[in-house]
Amino acid sequence: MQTDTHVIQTHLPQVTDPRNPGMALDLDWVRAAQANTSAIERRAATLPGRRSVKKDYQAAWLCRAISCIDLTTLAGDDTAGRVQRLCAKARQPVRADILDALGMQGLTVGAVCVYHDMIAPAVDALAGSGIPVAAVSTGFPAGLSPFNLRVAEIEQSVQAGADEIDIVISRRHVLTGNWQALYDEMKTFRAACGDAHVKAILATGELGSLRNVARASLVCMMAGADFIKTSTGKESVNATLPVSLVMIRAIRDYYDRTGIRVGYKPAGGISKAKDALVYLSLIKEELGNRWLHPDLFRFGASSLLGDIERQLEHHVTGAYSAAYRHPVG
Ligand SMILES: O=C[C@H](O)COP(=O)(O)O
Repeated sequence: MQTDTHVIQTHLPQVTDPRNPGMALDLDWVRAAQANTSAIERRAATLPGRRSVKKDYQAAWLCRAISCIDLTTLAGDDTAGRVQRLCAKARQPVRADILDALGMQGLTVGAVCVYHDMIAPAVDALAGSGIPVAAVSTGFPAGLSPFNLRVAEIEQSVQAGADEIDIVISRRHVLTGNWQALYDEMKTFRAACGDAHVKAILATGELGSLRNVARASLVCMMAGADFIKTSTGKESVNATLPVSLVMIRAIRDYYDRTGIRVGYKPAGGISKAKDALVYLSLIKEELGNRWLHPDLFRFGASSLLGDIERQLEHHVTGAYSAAYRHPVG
């Protein structure tokens, strides 16, 4: 009897991914998830020196990075004017003469990311461009407002025209190992998004361990997240390479188990072109070229574009070569 009770209390029930409700998943997978911290850190340390992104084709890779940026403003003093300027930059992220020289006319960023109140000016300013508007909802960045208000915020953001919703998870569900609660929360957020894409922000800098990052990644994917995203940009530690490795491998494992491709969005503190290239290398090596497109990869960044533009200008005014046009897959 004692044993039965123990089994009932420790067994986590079966759940389903809303994208394939006929396929049973099991929250016990989450318990089994591991992350070997020292191996992950050793591997992450080798990444900046690797050469998967060939130097000769760097301009092409930098253009690919631009197409994957969620160009972001998330500040308390945001105004419609600031958002309009950001959207103009989203439409034409790099000076026209540089794009002409690179043969990259028509290049845009992946999306513009704003707070709920800035959705309307963003939708207006991006009309006809095909660039999606992403909104941070659910009491961003802490995610500690009442649950019904967080759900209502998603619904209002979708109604206001957001194409993508970046939700923040309740960190306490991860820190207390309450995977069922995290699954239920994420599934409710997923449903509230309707046709809008949903990115689950894990706030990895507040999850305590890489193992928790792996587990939270899995639960959010099981509950239907289209993307998993590292950070709000407001934690004291935001996107890092070790965390990225863990999340990317969780995405790969989930794809291997279910056939469902989930996207990845590192966010917060990525501001240098060379760092963007390291992230693209990591994706290429761990997930393959299919993930190097804006439907499966985004940078959440407010200042990365400026540095990439400077690097591209340097390429064009320096030793420009037709090799820069090489396709990146
Ligand atoms: O999701 C995006 C982040 O809030 C942007 O962070 P950042 O300002 O450090 O680039």
